[in-house]
Amino acid sequence: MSEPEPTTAQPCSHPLLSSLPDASPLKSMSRDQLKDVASEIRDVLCNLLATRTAHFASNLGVVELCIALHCEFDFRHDRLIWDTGHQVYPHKLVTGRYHDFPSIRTRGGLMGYPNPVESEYDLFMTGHAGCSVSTAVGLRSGDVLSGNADRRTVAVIGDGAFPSGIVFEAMNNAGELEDDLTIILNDNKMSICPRVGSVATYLDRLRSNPYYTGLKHEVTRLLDHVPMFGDPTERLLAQMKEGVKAGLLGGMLFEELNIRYVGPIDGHDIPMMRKYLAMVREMKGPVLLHVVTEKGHGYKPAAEDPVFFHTPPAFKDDRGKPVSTASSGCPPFTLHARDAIRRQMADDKRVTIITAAMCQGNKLEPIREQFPDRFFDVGICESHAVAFAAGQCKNGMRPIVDIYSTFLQRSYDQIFQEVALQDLPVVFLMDRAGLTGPDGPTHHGIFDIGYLRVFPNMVVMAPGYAGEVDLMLAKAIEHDHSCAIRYPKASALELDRTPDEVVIGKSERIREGRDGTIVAYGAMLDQALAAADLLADDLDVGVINARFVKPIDREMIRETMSGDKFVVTLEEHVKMGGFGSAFLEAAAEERLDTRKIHILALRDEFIEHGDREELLAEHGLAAEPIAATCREAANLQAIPLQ
Ligand SMILES: Cc1ncc(C[n+]2csc(CCOP(=O)(O)OP(=O)(O)O)c2C)c(N)n1
Ligand SMILES: CC(=O)[C@@H](O)[C@H](O)COP(=O)(O)O
Ligand SMILES: [Mg+2]
Repeated sequence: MSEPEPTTAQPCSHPLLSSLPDASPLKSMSRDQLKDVASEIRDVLCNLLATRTAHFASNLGVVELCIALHCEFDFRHDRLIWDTGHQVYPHKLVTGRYHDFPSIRTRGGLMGYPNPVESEYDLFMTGHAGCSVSTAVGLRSGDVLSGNADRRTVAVIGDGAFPSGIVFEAMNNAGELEDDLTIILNDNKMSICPRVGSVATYLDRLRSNPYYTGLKHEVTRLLDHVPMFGDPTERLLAQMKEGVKAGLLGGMLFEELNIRYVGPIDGHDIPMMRKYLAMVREMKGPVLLHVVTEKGHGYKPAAEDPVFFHTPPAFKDDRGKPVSTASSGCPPFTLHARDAIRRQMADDKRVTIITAAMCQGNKLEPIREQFPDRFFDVGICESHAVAFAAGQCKNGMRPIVDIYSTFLQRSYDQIFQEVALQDLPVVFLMDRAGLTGPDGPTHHGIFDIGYLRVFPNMVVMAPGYAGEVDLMLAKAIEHDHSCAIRYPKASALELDRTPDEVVIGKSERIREGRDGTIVAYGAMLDQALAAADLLADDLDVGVINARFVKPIDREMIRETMSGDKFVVTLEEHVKMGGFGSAFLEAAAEERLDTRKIHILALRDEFIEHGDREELLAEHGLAAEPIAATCREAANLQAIPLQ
């Protein structure tokens, strides 16, 4: 495959893609035309990356697979689920969304994941890994029950997502139901980082089997001459034959689960894939087709460094060398957290770090190098990560589960039973807690306060600025119960002050104020201070860095609500179950006048993708709307409360 021309600001013309109203014309295109479609798709992807950060290498890798699938099926009628959904760009480009494609991952534009609102070709809005096989098994079952058995069902799942526990739950069920189903395992040897675990090793073994290396035909031909029936020696030979054959054919794991295994095949050879897809389409019962692809295929820098090019910052192709055009600001919370983890691990041999395949996103690579024995990447297996941490705790270790807020949802029952109920001191570092921007509703981490603060003994906190991150993690490690620390995908505010000592359940006053107080939870401190500045000519507003939602600082609540002062609470979280809600509950229990409390939080809706600042402003969580709420609150206070 030739490399696309260096990217330019204006997309080149794409005669084939731009003429596709939907995927059906692909079926009648020649081999050469389909190859040209593949080149056009890669060109569009490269042009996109010159303008913004987006999922790149995964999409480059599935171009041919996507084209072949749409040639052999009609997914307006048949069913197609792309697991996770981050590799869905080629699919969008051939299913009538080429002209809208430049809007992808911007406010009001196409979503970076499947979205049924956009197209009948998308069935579920997804972004979390692992559920494709389950939903496909369910779709098939529903089609059989509702008299639509002529529909075909296909799930495409990457080798990174494949070891998720739920995939095995789905295969367990599929093997028993025996409904027709095609599972395509897209094996590119990569998750975001190189894939890990023994399933990965198993897939490596399958890749090296004689079939893929071209010997299979010869060996199975020879084996076919061994007789199946006859005397005991012959029977023994026959049994051996089956064993040898299974070993040679590979896929025994799947075959034993009653899922036919086919492959591995080259996922960049469109004619061959069409042949295999046509074959598995007609097979009865569940079938797994093992497809080998290269992540980043067709763009050399991405194929050579698929980790960086998973979601690279916008770059311009300068003779093949990507040049980041990303702007630099204050370091993000993630980096402060990484440095804090490193310090804790250096000081205390009990501290371990556990990631569920997000080493790169959490910037943990240097920790992986420095502490290989205490670094655990368990793969995309969040439930296991949490239960595994609980197990380590029982032996006196102090595990830190470093995880995105939205992915921790996958482990809810393990947080309940294995951690909270046992009262074990697992530390959760919840990155991406808040609005994650262009990833959108599947990735916003806006429910964690609500889902964690309900557990007895759990401490739930959030740093408001950079200087606190280290202190909070140290406190969490020292504490004998489970602690969760949340922070968003954002630069950490740098304050010119020595943070107060971190005391569990105590807030920190940052600014005095006579008229009212803004109580900010976590990174909202930034906006709180900006709003107080905006108000300086009219109102003297104090600012408190709440630090803890559980236990919440009741003394602070009594103090801020004394006299006729108003209180505005801020959080990057939904209102229900969040910080303001906890404040209100405590104030009510303290018999305080709760009419003086104004809660600013995210609305009760799934929030679209867009720029984080833009989304915060829309939800009243930027300096201007916060200041406006304070003015309104002050005016209300002027009217005597009945
Ligand atoms: C439950 C969950 N955990 C983590 C992630 C983050 N994540 C997105 S893509 C990805 C790697 C997926 O690897 P694979 O399925 O092999 O797809 P590839 O990118 O290699 O095509 C990870 C870890 C996620 N989306 N969902
Ligand atoms: C698809 C997916 O879940 C990840 O690739 C995610 O988009 C990464 O998010 P960050 O870019 O915030 O690490
Ligand atoms: Mg992969």
